[in-house]
Amino acid sequence: MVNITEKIKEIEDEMRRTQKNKATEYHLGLLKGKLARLRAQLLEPTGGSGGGGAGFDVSKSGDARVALVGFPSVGKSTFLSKITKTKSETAAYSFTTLTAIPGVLEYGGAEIQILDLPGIIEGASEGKGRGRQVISAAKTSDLILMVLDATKRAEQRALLEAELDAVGIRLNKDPPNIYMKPKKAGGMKITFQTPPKNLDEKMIYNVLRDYKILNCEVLVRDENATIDDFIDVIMKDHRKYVRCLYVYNKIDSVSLEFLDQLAREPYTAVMSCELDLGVHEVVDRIWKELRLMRLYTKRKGEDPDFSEALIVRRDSSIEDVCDQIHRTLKETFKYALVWGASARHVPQRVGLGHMVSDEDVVSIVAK
Ligand SMILES: Nc1nc2c(ncn2[C@@H]2O[C@H](COP(=O)(O)OP(=O)(O)OP(=O)(O)O)[C@@H](O)[C@H]2O)c(=O)[nH]1
Ligand SMILES: [K+]
Ligand SMILES: [Mg+2]
Repeated sequence: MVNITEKIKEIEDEMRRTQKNKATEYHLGLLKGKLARLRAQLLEPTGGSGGGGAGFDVSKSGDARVALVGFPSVGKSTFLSKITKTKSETAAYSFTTLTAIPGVLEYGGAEIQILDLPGIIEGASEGKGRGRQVISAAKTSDLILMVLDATKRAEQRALLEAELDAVGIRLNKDPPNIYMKPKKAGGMKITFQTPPKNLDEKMIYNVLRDYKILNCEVLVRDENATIDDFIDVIMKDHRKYVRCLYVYNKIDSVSLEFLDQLAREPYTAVMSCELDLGVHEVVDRIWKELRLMRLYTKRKGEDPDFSEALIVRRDSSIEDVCDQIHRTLKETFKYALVWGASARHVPQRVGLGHMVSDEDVVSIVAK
């Protein structure tokens, strides 16, 4: 049997050789579909070399998990050692870190697990180095912190993105707005809500047939959807949509002009661990990108407890807060008192529908 990695390479080569035009786009679409299937196979426990998709043996803890992903020696361990009490070994040579090292970032009563990981290299998605394990760990995180070296060539970012993309990790993206439901019979029913710009019925039909999905209903709701989006929908069990913050470290060694340019990239922050520049700002950004809120609860006649926060998702109501505290709390709920940014006056007496803000103090009054 030809090895999966070789098959992947063959398809990638064929795609590179094929000129993109109207006549070849159906063939290219098919190749993309085959590639997605092979890459998923490679990640299965029995597939390919390099030990399948298993991650490191570190259990999740705290309110959220952030994975530090990057090439060797960009300063991942230096950053972990700076923002948590954990000391992860740092050195000027590559692959200083050989396994996942967890640390805890305390942020206003919230506890965020930060996972320092071994550096990854090109070809990580195909099992080079500890690539596959690092990628598995990244898949389990709520936020990927892509650590980049400001002194290294600009392509590093795109190279890392391509490695993550190859294993189905989609960064700062929402799942495609395409509905697809396999059926037992009835053939393929493909509908477009608005005329598509990059797709047509035949393209979808070809890919579905190649996947042996002969009966199904498809509704494309996004006019900008591509065949890649459609393949992501077919492969949805192998896709992970994760938020990513790009952090350029070592800005002590680049010009101000270049620094300014880096800082303007989307989802990007800059820092120097060595000079302690921008590190606190990066921590604030981590908190923001996690889209969580800290609430402090208060018992009647007592001061609020600021040492321990109740963590809820952004856009939460008092009802969500109740559910977070105890699943039956809602049943005895009378009203809540709120102090903080969401309150029009303090304290404001509110019902279950009231939307809370980060760092609000909440007191639930039961019947
Ligand atoms: N100039 C400069 N050097 C830094 C900075 N942060 C870290 N370093 C240096 O970069 C080197 C690599 O740092 P590490 O923290 O070991 O990097 P890593 O990404 O964990 O590396 P691996 O575990 O090998 O993948 C060390 O020599 C650090 O002292 C910085 O802000 N500026
Ligand atoms: K290193
Ligand atoms: Mg390290």
